[in-house]
Amino acid sequence: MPDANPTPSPDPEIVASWKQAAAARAAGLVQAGMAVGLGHGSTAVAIVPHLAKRWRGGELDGAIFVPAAHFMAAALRRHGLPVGSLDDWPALDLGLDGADEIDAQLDCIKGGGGALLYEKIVGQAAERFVLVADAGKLSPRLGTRHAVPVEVTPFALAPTKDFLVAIGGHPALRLRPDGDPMRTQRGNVILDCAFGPLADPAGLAAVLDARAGVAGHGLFIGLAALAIVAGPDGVRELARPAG
Ligand SMILES: O=C(CO)[C@H](O)[C@H](O)COP(=O)(O)O
Repeated sequence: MPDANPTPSPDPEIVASWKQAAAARAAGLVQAGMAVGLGHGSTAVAIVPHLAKRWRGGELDGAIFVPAAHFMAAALRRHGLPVGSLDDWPALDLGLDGADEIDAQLDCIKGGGGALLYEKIVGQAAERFVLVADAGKLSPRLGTRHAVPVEVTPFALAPTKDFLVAIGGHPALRLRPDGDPMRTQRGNVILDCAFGPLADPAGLAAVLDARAGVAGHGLFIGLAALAIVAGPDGVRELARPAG
């Protein structure tokens, strides 16, 4: 459930400038010869022009970029960057992606753009997975501001809805602007399931992982090693706490 007294959001232009600043810093993590996974969303896509500039300058020779979403693939191609697949690069050196909500452990909720399953596959394939975000994404507790997206095989939609209600969630089918259900790249549907602030995100992730019909969910637990976060204090690099 949303906060009773949410902090007012900063001006969208300011948030956009934070995303740009975080994206520019993230592009600096890429080195020549690396295989790099890239997720989805405005922040992840904002990394691409910075990569392209470095590529044109000869700093990234031999690098290859593996997108988690068609939209990212199109952005990479538009900027003349080489696009690969997990078939050919199953072990990535680095993964860069945005997030919807990030806690102090760098666990996060993702999937606002609907690419959660492929984003998690790319993130897990990366030796080092790095979140790139504006400071508005930081949260004392996951679930405070965002529902957990749950990707569901259409055959299982009705029983999965009942299951999510039974475990304390409030699922809502994600719709396209024309009112039809939004479909993921796998042809699945998404239930945005509000749970309120989560006492045990890892426990909830395990419950969702165990449920047949759930093709994926937006809780990314124990994956990120670093978060690059830009806000009023500039760009900060937050390492995952030990333990
Ligand atoms: O998980 C995602 C897409 O599925 C995005 O990373 C997340 O929604 C953040 O988006 P943005 O960078 O546009 O704020």
